[in-house]
Amino acid sequence: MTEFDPTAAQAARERQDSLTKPPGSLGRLEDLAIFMAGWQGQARPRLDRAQALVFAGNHGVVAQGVNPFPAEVTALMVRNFAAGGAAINQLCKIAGASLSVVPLDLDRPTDDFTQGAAMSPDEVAAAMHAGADAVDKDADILILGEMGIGNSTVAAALAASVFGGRAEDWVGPGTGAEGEVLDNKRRAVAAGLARHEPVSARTTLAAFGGREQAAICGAVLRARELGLPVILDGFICTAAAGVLIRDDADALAHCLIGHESAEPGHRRLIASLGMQPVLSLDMRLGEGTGAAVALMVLRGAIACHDGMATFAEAGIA
Ligand SMILES: Cc1cc2ncn([C@H]3O[C@H](COP(=O)(O)O)[C@@H](O)[C@H]3O)c2cc1C
Ligand SMILES: O=C(O)c1cccnc1
Repeated sequence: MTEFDPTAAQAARERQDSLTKPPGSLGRLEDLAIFMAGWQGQARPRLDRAQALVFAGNHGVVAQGVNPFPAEVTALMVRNFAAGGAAINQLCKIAGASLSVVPLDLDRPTDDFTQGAAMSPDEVAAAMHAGADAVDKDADILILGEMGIGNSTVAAALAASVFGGRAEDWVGPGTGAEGEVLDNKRRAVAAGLARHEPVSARTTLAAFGGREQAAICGAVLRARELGLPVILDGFICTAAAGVLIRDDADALAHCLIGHESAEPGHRRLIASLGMQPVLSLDMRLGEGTGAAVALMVLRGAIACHDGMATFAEAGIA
């Protein structure tokens, strides 16, 4: 496991304080540059190679009537990603990230977690491996997103299981659930929580699913081994990665939360993790879109950190 390098971070802090601006005036852009320096182990961090990974999976819990859109949309959106027609395609293009989409057994949904375990231990391991193997070891930053109709229900169950609270604390509209569909969603999460009492990251993923959540965990763990900083997307992506907290309270130290989603559970989740999102734009899409917009902010932070003159260079006493 590669750890944060405090010497590189300190050197980056000193550089920030020497640049031609009042100390601290770039606010969290300064913190972002120092975060990157610490995780990359260099005072002048690079953002030459940005990788975006979108993992896709299908979910048996859709049988409980928890989502307004049909499950077929998962595969159709995977086609749309391949054709360049989704929001994440446009944002990756202008943020300078290469996008890979990893569909995970879309024609074999996980089992309905209200009736039993969503996945076997082998299925969890396979999906975690797929996530880890997709990570580009030469990347400077990794952006994570997901696609899976019904997975805002899965995310609510994962978050409730790991961080406590009732189903209704974590269930929200997702793609637009209201009325009966929203009631079904709350009932499904409550039933899942009553049925399963997992104690580790892997057993939590087995209990509730899904494959794209396990792949996100695998990618986050691989990134940590590589010392590669990660930008998580919204509620669903954060809930997936948050499962790792069950095994290690420090598991997300190399991760940023790209944005605070409009999905109401995300605020609670971010607070539970003691983290701060880069942005808050009322987005609620998933796919990695909030993380991709945050990458542009990160590029701004690194551009200033790298390109600004110091007071000495500018001849300002
Ligand atoms: C066309 C379309 C594109 C999407 N892109 C991301 N999601 C998002 O919505 C899904 C979760 O919401 P729920 O639990 O309500 O199904 C996930 O696939 C998430 O990535 C989409 C959803 C739709 C319909
Ligand atoms: O924040 C998210 O990840 C999210 C919210 C609603 C629907 N899909 C994704």
